[in-house]
Amino acid sequence: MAQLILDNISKQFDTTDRAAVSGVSLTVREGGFLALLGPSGCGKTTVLRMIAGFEQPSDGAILLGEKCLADGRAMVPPEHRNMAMVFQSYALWPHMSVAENVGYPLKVRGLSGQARDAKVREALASVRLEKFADRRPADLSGGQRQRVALARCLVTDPDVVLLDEPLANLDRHLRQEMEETFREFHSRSGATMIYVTHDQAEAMALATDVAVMSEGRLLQVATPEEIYARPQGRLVGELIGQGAILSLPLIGEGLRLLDWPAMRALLEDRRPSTQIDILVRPQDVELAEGGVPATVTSVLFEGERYAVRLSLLDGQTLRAFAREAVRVGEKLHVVIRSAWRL
Ligand SMILES: Nc1ncnc2c1ncn2[C@@H]1O[C@H](COP(=O)(O)OP(=O)(O)OP(=O)(O)O)[C@@H](O)[C@H]1O
Repeated sequence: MAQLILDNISKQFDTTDRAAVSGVSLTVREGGFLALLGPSGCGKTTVLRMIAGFEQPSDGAILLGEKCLADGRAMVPPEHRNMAMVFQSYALWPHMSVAENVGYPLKVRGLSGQARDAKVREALASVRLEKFADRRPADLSGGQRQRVALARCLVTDPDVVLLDEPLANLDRHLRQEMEETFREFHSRSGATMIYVTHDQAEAMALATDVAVMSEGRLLQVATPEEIYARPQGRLVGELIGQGAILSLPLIGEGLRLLDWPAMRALLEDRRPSTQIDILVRPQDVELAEGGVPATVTSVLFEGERYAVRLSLLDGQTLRAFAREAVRVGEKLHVVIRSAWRL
């Protein structure tokens, strides 16, 4: 195994004006788990398909260690890359049993008999499906089908596992359970994994690194903790966490992490000036005396708390959590304990 390197790759389809992917460079460390995160149409799947070998980059190169998998001139076909891909749709063969589905890639590679059976059993055990070996996919739940798809990719010992929104078809409860399965799968297999999703919570929960894309470009790559604490720019700020973004006057090139005295000074500064974007997360907004005035514009009961939307005097929106119920139209005060300049 080796690190997977995307060196300035771009993809321009003949049928569109704008490139689907523009100059993406990143290195996925060996055994790493990278989430490729971004809104619909930002080019995530195209990047994944270029790594798998289903699309050729128009420009740039893809390397696995020293080996060049593709560049603008040549490419190694998908079947010679030792990679496996798991799709949202599972892509299982309905007429085959679970064990036959899982064993199929081995059959294609000419492995048979006990050696094949042993590998299939091991792969099924790793996703806790030993007892389901003789069932057909139609007789399994969505989560179990996705586990079969995982076992089928594990069986060939791939260097790289590519996952394209594999949990998109599952309900919330099952998604959480499957996240656990993916984490286990990653630590057992030791494979490098690349996981495409538009769900930031899923990306954060699973990956060792998160790469955020927008309109074909890579905006930031960092660990989940780093990207949450220090998002770079408005687009990443909007995607990560449930924060509100305030436009406030620029006062010097100072700190990026702002406390309440700094925020208060910005909120009360009425001088015309260049505006900067400041990310404020709901958990950092306190409904408290001594803050700046705000009006409640919506309240949503979430069980353990109320999610509140507030309007500041200048009309900008904030989000907050409240333990006690508040009313729409109520006037109160807010203190912003911490904020991040994007
Ligand atoms: N084969 C193709 N031919 C032409 N354009 C394409 C092709 N595949 C993708 N595109 C375009 O490239 C852009 C990126 O698409 P891509 O599927 O990579 O985005 P995505 O981020 O994975 O989106 P989603 O989350 O909706 O799957 C889109 O504008 C899409 O319409």
